[in-house]
Amino acid sequence: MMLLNALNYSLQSWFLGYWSSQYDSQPASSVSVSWFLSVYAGLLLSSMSIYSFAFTLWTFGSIRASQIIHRSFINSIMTSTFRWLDTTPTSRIIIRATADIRSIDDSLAFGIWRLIEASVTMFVNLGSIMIFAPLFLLPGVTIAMLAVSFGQMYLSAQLPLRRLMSINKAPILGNFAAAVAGLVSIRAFGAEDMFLKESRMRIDAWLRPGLPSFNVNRWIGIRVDALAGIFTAALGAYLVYGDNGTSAANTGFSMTMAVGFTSLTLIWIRIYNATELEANSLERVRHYLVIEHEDEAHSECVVPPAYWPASGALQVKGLCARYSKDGPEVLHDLTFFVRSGEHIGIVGRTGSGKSSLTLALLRAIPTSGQVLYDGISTEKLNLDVLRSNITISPQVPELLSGTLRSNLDPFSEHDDSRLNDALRSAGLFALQSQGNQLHTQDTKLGLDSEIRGGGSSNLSVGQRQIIALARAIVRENKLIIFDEATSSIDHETDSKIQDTLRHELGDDVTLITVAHRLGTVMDYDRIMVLDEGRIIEFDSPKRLLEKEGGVFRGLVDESADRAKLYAMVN
Ligand SMILES: Nc1ncnc2c1ncn2[C@@H]1O[C@H](COP(=O)(O)OP(=O)(O)OP(=O)(O)O)[C@@H](O)[C@H]1O
Repeated sequence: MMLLNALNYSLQSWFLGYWSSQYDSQPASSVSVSWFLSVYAGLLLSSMSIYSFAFTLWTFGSIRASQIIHRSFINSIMTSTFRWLDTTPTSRIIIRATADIRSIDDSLAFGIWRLIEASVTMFVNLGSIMIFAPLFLLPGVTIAMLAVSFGQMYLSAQLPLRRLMSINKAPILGNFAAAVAGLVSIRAFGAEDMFLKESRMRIDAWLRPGLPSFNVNRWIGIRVDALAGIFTAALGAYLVYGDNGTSAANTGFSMTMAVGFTSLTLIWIRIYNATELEANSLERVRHYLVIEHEDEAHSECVVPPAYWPASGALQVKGLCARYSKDGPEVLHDLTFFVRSGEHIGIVGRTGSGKSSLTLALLRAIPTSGQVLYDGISTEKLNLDVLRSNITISPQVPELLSGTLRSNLDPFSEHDDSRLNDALRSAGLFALQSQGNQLHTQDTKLGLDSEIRGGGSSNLSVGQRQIIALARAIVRENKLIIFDEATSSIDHETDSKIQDTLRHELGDDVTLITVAHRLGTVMDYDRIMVLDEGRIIEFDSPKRLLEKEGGVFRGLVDESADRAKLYAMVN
């Protein structure tokens, strides 16, 4: 359609010349103005229709393409491994999802349109010149080749400059985001100047390639304009003074085409350059499509029966885990069995693999060995199914910005009374009625309370843990993994949470608690002691305390609450 349109445009110019030449050969009164005007209007109308139709088609096509690219990009990020998310700066993902996606949506799609349009028009213009001045094929091609070689030099300088500008943008945002997140610490330590200086340095690095980029533009502008001037002047001289019998109308037509051709040369190089730069965005987004993904994140694999899981029994055989496929093993050959409804405490020194074990059960890190949850091997289970049937509450639970209701029940599956029951069971109302408002700015937390900044802006860690606990109760999963928060949670809240865990969970709900305070798990059914990724003890607290030289007994003996801990067991 663009070719048709360019031909039509060329025909219009020629037709005007043809019309005017009629007055040379016949009296003005015998030239039918209305006929010429109608034909010319017809040409204009068809040109407008073709262009509009083509542009509409292009616009809808590019929107569709953008949607597909955006969807693939978001899917890819959402199904990437935890490891990839850990090691990729968030600011980089944000730049991809905003600036790069915007380029693809807008500038790239439009750039490709303009590039095709300019290329086709130049091709038709040159072809039109050749009809009346075939001799000019050679100089035309020579000039085009010269312009292309200038263009290549220009691009090899301009592309890295623009790329530098684009690469240097993410660090500015990264520094800014870090500064905003750490504002309190920056002020407390009087480090404003340091951050300001760093920020200015990063802004300078971003802007520095700007001037050379502008100069490189001038460089190509002068050269291509000079070439265009030489070509048009030579063609004009040839048509006017050369002995070639071309009529005035056709000379005018050729000159119009020549001016069109040469003025497009520089524009073409600029569009090409801009489009290639925008295409970098596509390239960058494409890189994020081929990142590490979680195994069978999308596949249907094994679909368990509807009643599954009917119990919280967990059988683990030879479980090994590592954080990346080629990284060192952090869990070695763990084998154990947990009966449905048992409460298991996991203890061990820092770095012993407690959190890694919880991640391995959710298949959040690469594992080998077998984990049977209510008799079904989780290895081949669809990840969504597996994870929606296990509740994990990390040390600092993640909440979503929105209402408390949307956090407890993101898919609106339960009514308010159920949600309020869960909050009551989790101990929130009891705490509040004791006048313990913790750090909330609202008077009391309820289902409609606003959670800001993922909870970090207006909730204490204790409150977030209670909400996470209520969420676990709402989900009614048979396996709950609870990573106990350490010093950030007060004793009163902690004992409330432990109380709930003891009494509110059903008899068939298995609870695995990663304990940092031994007191938390002293009345649990069994304690697993981990050391360097291996189980070294796994028994009831009573028996572990009786074991001479036992590691758990050693931990209890080292503790300041020793007497209290012994009393709890006895
Ligand atoms: N994101 C990670 N990438 C690579 N290795 C990790 C990562 N997180 C933990 N590890 C390694 O895994 C091993 C076990 O760590 P893990 O976090 O499971 O210990 P932990 O017992 O939970 O410690 P803590 O009590 O401090 O939370 C450690 O050797 C640690 O270096």
